[in-house]
Amino acid sequence: MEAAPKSACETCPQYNAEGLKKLGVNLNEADFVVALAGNPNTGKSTVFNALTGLKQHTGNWPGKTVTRAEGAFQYNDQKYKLVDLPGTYSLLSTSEDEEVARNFILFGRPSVTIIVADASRLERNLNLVLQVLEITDKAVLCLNLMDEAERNDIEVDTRTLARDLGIPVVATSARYLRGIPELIQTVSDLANGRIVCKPHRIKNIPPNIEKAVTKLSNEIQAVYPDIPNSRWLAFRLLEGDNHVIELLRKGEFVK
Ligand SMILES: Nc1nc2c(ncn2[C@@H]2O[C@H](COP(=O)(O)OP(=O)(O)OP(=O)(O)O)[C@@H](O)[C@H]2O)c(=O)[nH]1
Ligand SMILES: [Mg+2]
Repeated sequence: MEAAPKSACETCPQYNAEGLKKLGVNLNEADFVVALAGNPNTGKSTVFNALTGLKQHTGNWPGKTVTRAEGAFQYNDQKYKLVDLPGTYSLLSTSEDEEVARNFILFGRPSVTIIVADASRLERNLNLVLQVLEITDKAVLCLNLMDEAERNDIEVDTRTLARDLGIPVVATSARYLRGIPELIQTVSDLANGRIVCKPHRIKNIPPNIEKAVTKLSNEIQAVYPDIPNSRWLAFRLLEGDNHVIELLRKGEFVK
C-alpha cells in the first residue's frame, strides 16, 4: 500500500509534532519548566521559536540573546514553560549575559535542561555540556546544526555519545524543524520520569577535598536551606571564585 500523501499542514514550516500546541506568551500554570542552555550561536532561540511560536531574535553571530525570554507550549495535555537563555561558554563565566544564563541553570530549578550544541563543532561545545551535567539529573543534548555537520562530512555517533554522557541525545536541524518532534517527546519523557539519566560526573575526588566540599556544602545549606547545587557552590568557594563568593553574600540567586 502506498503511503498517504502528507497534508499541507504537515509539510508547512509551522508543523512540528502531533500533540504540540504552541502557546506563545501564555505562561499560566505550567506543569514543567524547561531551560535552553548552550554555547552562543548554537540555535537555542531557533528551537525556542519552533516550540513556542514566538519570534525571538536569531542570527548568525554570537550574543544575540542577552536576557532571559520565556514562552510556552503544550504537549499531550501538559504545559511547559520554556526559558531561552543567552549563550554561555562556561558556568564559570563572568560576563553579564553569561551570568543570566548561569544563574538560571544553577538556581532556576528547571524540570529539564535542553543543552543545545553545534554538531559541527562538538568538541568545543562539550565543555559546557559536562559542566551542566555536574549539576542536573534531567538533561537532553540537542545536537543541532546536523545539516551543517553533514555538509562538512562530520559524522557523530549519537548512541555512543548518549551512553558516555548518560543522557539522551537528539540530532536536530532546528532551522528546518528536523528532529523537533523527537526532542519534544524526549523532554516529555524526562519530565515525566519515563527516561532516567545517569549523567557523567567527575569521579575520584581526593578524600581531603571531598571532606572539605561536604563541610562547606552543609554550611551553605544551613544558611540557604532551599538552595540547589550547594555542592557545586562549595567547589567554587574552594577555588576562590569571587563571583560566587559575592553571589552567596548577596543571596540574590535568580532575578
Ligand atoms: N544550518 C542551520 N542553521 C541553523 C540551525 N539552527 C539554527 N540555525 C541558524 O544559526 C544561527 C544562530 O541561531 P540562534 O537560534 O540565533 O542561536 P542562539 O543559540 O540562540 O544564539 P545566541 O542567542 O547568540 O546564544 C541563526 O542564523 C539560525 O538560523 C540548523 O539546524 N541548521
Ligand atoms: Mg538566542
